[in-house]
Amino acid sequence: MTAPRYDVLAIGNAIVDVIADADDAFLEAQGLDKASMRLIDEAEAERLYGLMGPGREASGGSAGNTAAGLAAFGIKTAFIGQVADDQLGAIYRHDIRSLGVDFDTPARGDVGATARCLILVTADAQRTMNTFLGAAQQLSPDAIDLDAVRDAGILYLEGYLWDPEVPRAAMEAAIAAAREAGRKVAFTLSDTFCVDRHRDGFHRLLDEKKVDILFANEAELLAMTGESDFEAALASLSAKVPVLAVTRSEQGAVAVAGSERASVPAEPIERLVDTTGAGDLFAAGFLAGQARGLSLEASIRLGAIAAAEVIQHYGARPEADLKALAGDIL
Ligand SMILES: OC[C@H]1O[C@H](O)[C@H](O)[C@@H]1O
Repeated sequence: MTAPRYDVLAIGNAIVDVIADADDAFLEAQGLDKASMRLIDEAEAERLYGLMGPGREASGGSAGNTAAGLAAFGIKTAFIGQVADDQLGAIYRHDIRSLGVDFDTPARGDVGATARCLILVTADAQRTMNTFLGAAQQLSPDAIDLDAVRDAGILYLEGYLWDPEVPRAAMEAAIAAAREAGRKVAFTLSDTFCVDRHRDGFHRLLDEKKVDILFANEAELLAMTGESDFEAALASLSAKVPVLAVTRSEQGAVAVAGSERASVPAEPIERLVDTTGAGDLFAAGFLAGQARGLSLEASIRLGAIAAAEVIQHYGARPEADLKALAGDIL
């Protein structure tokens, strides 16, 4: 097989993040549960945006953050996601491309407004997310560049996009194309709410051997398996997928591939500023290792390094040189 054009091609919600400081009183006044994520409509997004303090904008979305992290590791990466033909859509395109990610999904004028996530960061580093999904949830099978999918070593998909029917069909088409081309498929469970809504569908993907690398955090792992014990859940889910990587916040991460197991403690950090994107950047590091054919141990270490970097500053995109942080691991 010839060397692929991309090491990783990611598909996900194309969301512009607007990140601002907030205090507990603001959250309380707005009736927001700290550290939660809620879906809002465009009118609520406009209202809340008007009340927030000064914010910074960046291309976000879970898989988009992972793509940005991969590019920061020097991995050839492309992203597919739907933006509208509006100002935020143009900002998204410029921002993600400036990070070295190929992003060629055409903007559309018939899908409402570009998605945005209003992220309120409190002094305890918690992020409270208010997400208007807009155009992102209109990603259709037509928008998937199947040649690019076939020409990517790993296809990476986010569970968040499994909710709406049309993007789900788009992802199924991408999986089929990747499989036909003999490429790997990686998938993140994204959120316990996603697992609760799509447990059967996610298990079907695993049973049909359509996923090679599965990402979960501890809560998602337990939700997927119905187990209450971490080890039992890990044994149960790892039996269904060639590589399983599980993040455990301050307890680090564990990865299992058949009879092989690797674990890593959380990287030491100087200060915790904003936990947005920690799981996304862990996936970036882990996939960087897998794309380069590194061991489970090296891949999980790269994941921990990238996650530790992103939680020490605002926003879900790496600011430090991840290649330098990886040193001779990569
Ligand atoms: O995983 C973090 C991401 O979730 C939300 O979708 C935001 O866009 C943020 O960048």
